[in-house]
Amino acid sequence: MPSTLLDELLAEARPIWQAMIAHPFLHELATGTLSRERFHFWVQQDYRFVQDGIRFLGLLIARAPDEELRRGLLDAAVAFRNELTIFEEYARQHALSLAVEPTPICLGYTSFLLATAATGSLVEALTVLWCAEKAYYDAWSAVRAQLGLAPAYARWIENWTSPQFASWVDWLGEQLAKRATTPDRPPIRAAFLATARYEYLFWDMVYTGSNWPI
Ligand SMILES: Cc1ncc(CN)c(N)n1
Repeated sequence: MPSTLLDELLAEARPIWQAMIAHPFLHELATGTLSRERFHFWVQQDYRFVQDGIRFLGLLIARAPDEELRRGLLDAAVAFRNELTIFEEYARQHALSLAVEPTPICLGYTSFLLATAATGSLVEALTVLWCAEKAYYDAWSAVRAQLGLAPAYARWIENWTSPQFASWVDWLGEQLAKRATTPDRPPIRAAFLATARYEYLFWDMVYTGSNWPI
């Protein structure tokens, strides 16, 4: 599979990617105008997302056929664990409960992750992971370009824009590109587009407060 796979995936999803990075949630966060209520909703829901993300990684580690991939995925699990710690420390400081139910969109996204890890091909699952992490790298890099390491959000900005995180995302993309075959391409494209849409929807959900109507 030529290394253009990743570029092609990003090119096909460009409108979604641009809408995601320009989303009012991220724009207001980067300009210091985001309400605390919206930010706290993101903290609560992303915490739920990352909890299930660890289960997703556990399934993927079990399926990885070689040591190189297993170790790289294990690094991701440690990074996700660290994300939980950042949320927990913030929640403690702000007396914010993290014991919330996932919204329909959060539940839809995490169910999609777990279903892909359990029943999709390995490269589909790697696609979903690469898309989600690349989306966070790009979204938080755009925030950092405007805001720097502003104290209110420094730990998150640092976490998802660090050179280590950037090289891990690149490594994951290389793993995907080298393992994907030509027949894998259609399901990979579908997995990438669905994940990019969920990434957009997640920001939109925390901005609009979208939740179960009953
Ligand atoms: C929705 C979402 N996507 C990605 C990440 C980065 N692990 C996250 N914390 N949340």
